[in-house]
Amino acid sequence: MPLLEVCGVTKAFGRLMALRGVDLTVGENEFHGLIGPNGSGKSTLLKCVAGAELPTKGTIRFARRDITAEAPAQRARAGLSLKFQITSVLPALTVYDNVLLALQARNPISSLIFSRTRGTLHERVMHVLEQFRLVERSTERAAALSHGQQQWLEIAMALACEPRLLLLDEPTAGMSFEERRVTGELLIALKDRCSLVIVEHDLDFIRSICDRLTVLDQGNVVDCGTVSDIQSSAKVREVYLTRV
Ligand SMILES: Nc1ncnc2c1ncn2[C@@H]1O[C@H](COP(=O)(O)OP(=O)(O)OP(=O)(O)O)[C@@H](O)[C@H]1O
Repeated sequence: MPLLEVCGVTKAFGRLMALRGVDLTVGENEFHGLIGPNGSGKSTLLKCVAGAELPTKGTIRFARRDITAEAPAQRARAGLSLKFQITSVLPALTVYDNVLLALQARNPISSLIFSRTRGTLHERVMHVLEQFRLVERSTERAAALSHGQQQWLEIAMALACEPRLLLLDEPTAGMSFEERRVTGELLIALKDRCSLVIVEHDLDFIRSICDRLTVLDQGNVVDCGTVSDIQSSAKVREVYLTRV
C-alpha cells in the first residue's frame, strides 16, 4: 500500500488546466522526483498534495486516509510537511528559534506549558540542526546565513516535526555547485526516516537522489518510472527535446 496516492487529479485556474487527471504514487521511504518543462504543473501538484491548493477533480490519499479536502494544518498533523520555493525563514530570529517556532506551531499550546515537553523540544531542535550542519550557527540570526544555509534551515524546519512525507519545491534554487552537492548528501541521509516528493530543475541532482521520477508536461503525466526507465524513455526525450 503506497503512502501517498494521487488519483486523477485535475486543477483548473479559470480556463487554464494546470493538471489534467494526474496519477502519482509514492511508497514508504521512497524519494520521488517531479520533473518537466516550466509551467507543466509540478508546483501545483505539490500544492494539491500539501493542501495549499484544492484539486478541481480527483482524490488524494495519504496513509490510507482521503485527505483531498483537508486543510493544510490537518495534513501536517497527519505527517505531511512542505517547504515552498519561496523562503519562509524569519531573518530577525536566531537559527535555533526558527526551528523552535516551526516545532511549536505543530504542538498544541497545552503541551508547551510542561517543562518536560520544552526539554523534548530542545532535543529535537538540536537534533535537526545537527543533521543540517547548523549547530555552530544556532545562536546567530538567520539573516547571517548564506543562501544555501537558509535553504537548509528551511528543510530543517520542515523536518522538525518528523513528517512521514516531506515535500520540497526546488530546494537547490540559487545554490552554488558545492551547496547542491551537500544538499544531496543531507537529503540522502534522511532516506530511512521519511519519504520525499521533490520538484527540481537540476536533472543531475534529482537523478542522484531519487528512486523514481514522474515527468509532467502541460498538466499531463508523460511517463513515470525508475531513473533508468525515464532516462531511456522516448516519450520523455521528445518532451525535453521539443519544449525545454
Ligand atoms: N494561482 C494560480 N493562478 C493561475 N494560474 C496558475 C496559478 N498557479 C499556477 N498557475 C499556472 O498553472 C500552470 C502550472 O504552473 P506550475 O507553477 O504548477 O508549473 P511548474 O511546472 O511548477 O513550473 P516552473 O517549473 O516554472 O516552476 C502555469 O501555466 C501557471 O501559470
